[in-house]
Amino acid sequence: MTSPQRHSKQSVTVGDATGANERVLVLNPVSGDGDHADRVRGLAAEHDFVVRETESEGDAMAFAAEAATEGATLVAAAGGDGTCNEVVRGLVDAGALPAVEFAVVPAGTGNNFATNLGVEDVEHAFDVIETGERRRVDLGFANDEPFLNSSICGLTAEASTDTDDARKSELGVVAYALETVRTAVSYEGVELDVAAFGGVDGDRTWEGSAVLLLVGNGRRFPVRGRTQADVEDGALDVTVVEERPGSDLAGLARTALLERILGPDTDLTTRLQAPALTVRVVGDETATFSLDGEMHRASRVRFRTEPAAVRLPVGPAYEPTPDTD
Ligand SMILES: Nc1ncnc2c1ncn2[C@@H]1O[C@H](COP(=O)(O)OP(=O)(O)OP(=O)(O)O)[C@@H](O)[C@H]1O
Repeated sequence: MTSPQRHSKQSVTVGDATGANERVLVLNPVSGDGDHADRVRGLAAEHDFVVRETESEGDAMAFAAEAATEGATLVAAAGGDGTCNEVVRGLVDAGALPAVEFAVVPAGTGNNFATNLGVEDVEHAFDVIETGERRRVDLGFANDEPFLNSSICGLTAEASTDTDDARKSELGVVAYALETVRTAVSYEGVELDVAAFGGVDGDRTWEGSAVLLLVGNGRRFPVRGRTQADVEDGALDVTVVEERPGSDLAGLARTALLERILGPDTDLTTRLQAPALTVRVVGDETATFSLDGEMHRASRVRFRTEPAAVRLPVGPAYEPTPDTD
């Protein structure tokens, strides 16, 4: 799997930078619609965070690793899912996850992971940091690259790749939906071999042409009205939506979108739950796999979950056992 380039840049430091810097906040000032930066700086200062601001890809990862190495006990990510992913990646690289707490300040376009943790907005995030319950949640890995929320291969990954940045900040999540419909017209599916190991139903395999493969850690397709998965069960939720041979692609895409929104199982949908799986793209081809929304190309991905790897504060809407509702 090819990773984003890693490089370090000068940061802007705000607040009291003397002493141990126990609380460090990594701020992506341009994520989402970019109007959060001043609010986050102000709240971070009130809550005793040293702020490090990213300038480009890789900064959040480097800042998080540095903060952990220098003795931080709490590292927060203010940005979208991509920024959260980079911060956690930095903590993994520094071997710091067992000791360092991670927190999410939602300031992105989709904020999927924050939503799944019950964190509503920037202000709420700081309340949650001060008073929220602490949980230990699972972390997903794809070829040893971590992901908090999900990895997607197929239709929506291709659509996200194609979603233009300007359009994304103008329209937010609507841009993804529009792009998905547009991509769907020409999308031909991807031939996959999937093998899941150690699940409750034993080892299982699936092979065929997939419109969509979703490997969820924090997130799954809505089943009973919520997208939050059980993030403490040590298992990945896998959904494969099969291409129906010979059928109209635009119709298939609509089916996939509807399933994504409504969550009904059809004969085209296979669900698996397992702590580990391998996904091979048939015929030595590569495909796009998103990791928390960031794109990678790979021909074979080994997925696994590391149970209880991340300690973080959660909001009241977080559900430790969503499957028993
Ligand atoms: N100062 C900066 N200027 C431009 N891009 C930046 C800067 N800092 C970080 N980035 C880029 O921002 C991206 C991460 O954005 P992030 O995913 O957090 O927000 P988003 O895409 O708006 O929201 P979401 O992921 O929730 O849809 C990374 O690709 C990173 O390289």
